[in-house]
Amino acid sequence: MTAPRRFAGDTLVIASHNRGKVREIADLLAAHVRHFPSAAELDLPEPEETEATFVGNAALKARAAALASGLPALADDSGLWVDALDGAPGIYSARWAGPAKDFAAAMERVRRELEAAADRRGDRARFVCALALAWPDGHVEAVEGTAHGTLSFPPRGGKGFGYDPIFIPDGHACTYAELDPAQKHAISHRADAFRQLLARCFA
Ligand SMILES: O=c1nc[nH]c2c1ncn2[C@H]1C[C@H](O)[C@@H](COP(=O)(O)OP(=O)(O)OP(=O)(O)O)O1
Ligand SMILES: [Mg+2]
Repeated sequence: MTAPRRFAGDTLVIASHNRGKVREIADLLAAHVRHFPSAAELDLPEPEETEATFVGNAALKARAAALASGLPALADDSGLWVDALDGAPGIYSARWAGPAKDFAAAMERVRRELEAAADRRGDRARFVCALALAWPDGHVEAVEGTAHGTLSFPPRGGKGFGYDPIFIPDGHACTYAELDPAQKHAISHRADAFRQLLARCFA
């Protein structure tokens, strides 16, 4: 096995068009990288997510941004994995919200499908976050983080983004959307993935 490649520069493109994610990634990177322009700021195209896994899609997005910008790029592919739905919406989490990014509708669809599933698996779910760091020569380092919890309806809380208002992380009584950013960073799937990436590529 070859050693992981280290990130050495001072500029890292955040290869995401999701403002909520870009905000969280910037928080988590701030102590480690000086400049982190986002794909939207650099006007980079948003590639189609054609892979079948979180890691595959993160690598695809990171590589596209690194090639287009000539700079190392970090992509995040993430989503909500519902046990009773065999992992849906999973890699389709953004697509369930449609082009209008209607997460109220997406959360309602989760509630409806969970009710229709009505087996004994209950309301267990997890958030998954794959992070991929790519260089302009095509090299990629990838990790995957997880946070386990339960789903709760109706949605609660106004912080965060996406499916945060229906996810109660294990050990807490409130949803992700009721936590301050620092509290979410202490336990989130994205923070878990960052711990792994930092140990692997920034140590
Ligand atoms: O911490 C989170 N809290 C709530 N919801 C979350 C979270 N993390 C991912 N999610 C959901 C919403 C997001 O839209 C989808 C990821 O889909 P995903 O394709 O990785 O991101 P995206 O299309 O929104 O932006 P982009 O691909 O440009 O990074 O999963
Ligand atoms: Mg996406």
